[in-house]
Amino acid sequence: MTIDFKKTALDYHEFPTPGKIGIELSKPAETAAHLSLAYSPGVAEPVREIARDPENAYRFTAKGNLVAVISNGSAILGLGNLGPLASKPVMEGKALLFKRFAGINAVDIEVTAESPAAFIDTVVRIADTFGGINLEDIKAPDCFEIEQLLIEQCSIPVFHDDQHGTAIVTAAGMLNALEIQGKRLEEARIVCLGAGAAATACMRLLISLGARKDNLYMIDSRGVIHSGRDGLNRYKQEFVNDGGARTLLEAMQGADVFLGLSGANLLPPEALLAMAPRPIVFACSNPDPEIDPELAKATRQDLILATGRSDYPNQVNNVLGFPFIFRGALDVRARRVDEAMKIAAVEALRQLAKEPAPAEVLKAFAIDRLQFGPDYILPKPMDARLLGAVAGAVAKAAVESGVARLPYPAHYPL
Ligand SMILES: NC(=O)C1=CN([C@@H]2O[C@H](COP(=O)(O)OP(=O)(O)OC[C@H]3O[C@@H](n4cnc5c(N)ncnc54)[C@H](OP(=O)(O)O)[C@@H]3O)[C@@H](O)[C@H]2O)C=CC1
Ligand SMILES: CC(=O)C(=O)O
Ligand SMILES: [Mg+2]
Repeated sequence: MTIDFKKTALDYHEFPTPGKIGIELSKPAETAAHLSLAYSPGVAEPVREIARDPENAYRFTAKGNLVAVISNGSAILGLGNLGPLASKPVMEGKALLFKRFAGINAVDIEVTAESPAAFIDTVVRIADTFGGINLEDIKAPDCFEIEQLLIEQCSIPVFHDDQHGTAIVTAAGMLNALEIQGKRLEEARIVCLGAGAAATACMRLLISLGARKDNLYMIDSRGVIHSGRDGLNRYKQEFVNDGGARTLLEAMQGADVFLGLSGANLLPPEALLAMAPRPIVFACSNPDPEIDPELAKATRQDLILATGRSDYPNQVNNVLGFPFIFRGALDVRARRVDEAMKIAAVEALRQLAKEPAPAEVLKAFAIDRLQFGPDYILPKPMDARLLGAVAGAVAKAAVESGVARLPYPAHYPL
């Protein structure tokens, strides 16, 4: 990162007002009459209505369009376990994206908790305030139990974005990239560097879409996950591969796909050279990918390359998922985000990439054309069609699978 960019990024966060989000009033509050409605005595009326029937909270408060972005800061992007407070810029950033792309009010909550149980207890106690909970940057394996127990104990959708948001966007991009490279998921040899929250969910979703488990090599900080290893937790045991490879370089021999969800600069060019013809490389670690994009492109000209960043083609990042998935889930008041909703989001993202990008996207990137191909496998986040396509598909799937508590919205497609 250049000194200039560092200063620009810090200035963006500091000026003119520290931070990236604020609160706006949605009702007039200018006169004594307004105050007597907004506060005492008028506020007593909705209080009584909600006490009588908690569903009325959706009618008389901001709950239905309010998401909590909650983290303990244990896996902030690829920067590591830097604690709750240091995660605040990322969580504010997620709140910004919720509002910018899907009109959802979101607040960040950074929890200092000594254990997963304490974290869960904290979240359960505040959950009813919100229409949904987006868990963020919580390290594996804690994240799996935390999410599962929160889903069971909360009556609103709880969604660990690094798992499912990432998996949905990765699957959509991967299926499109495979199509462009003339390969099939069912036959692809896939190497996943990283075996944490994002990697586990991505591999699970790719398997459910047709990837073969014996074609899949999962690698953590100790190498390929195989049955001879000690101390594998039950989540890693799911991905044991005894095909013989023990190192990244061995696993990459003839690989069709590399998916990086680990850390910066962990993929050497020689591993890229070992891959099959027309490989797919998703180096998704943030902020710095597993391989420098310029180096990857210089090493192999026949590859499709994606990163998690906005400043290169093919951004594979959960920003393409969570705003629109929550929009659809909130609008049908879904109890949870189920598998059918996730698959619907994958398909919607895939299809949108195959349609020509609209003028405002071309303008935002200062380019003439964006067409389905090696440098355009997924829509761009500022593509306004995402809201209609993804939220609509998610809402429809929720209604069809029975997790929706409201019918498909009359005002859809957005
Ligand atoms: N583009 C996107 O949309 C997203 C990208 N990500 C990126 O994925 C990465 C992981 O995030 P997340 O899953 O939430 O974090 P976790 O902490 O849950 O997982 C991190 C994983 O990376 C592995 N790892 C760390 N160092 C190495 C190494 N030297 N070699 C191999 N594996 C290594 C860890 O291994 P071990 O298990 O041995 O500790 C662990 O399995 C981050 O860089 C993050 O930015 C995450 C979500 C979305
Ligand atoms: C994008 C994201 O959520 C991450 O890198 O953690
Ligand atoms: Mg994250």
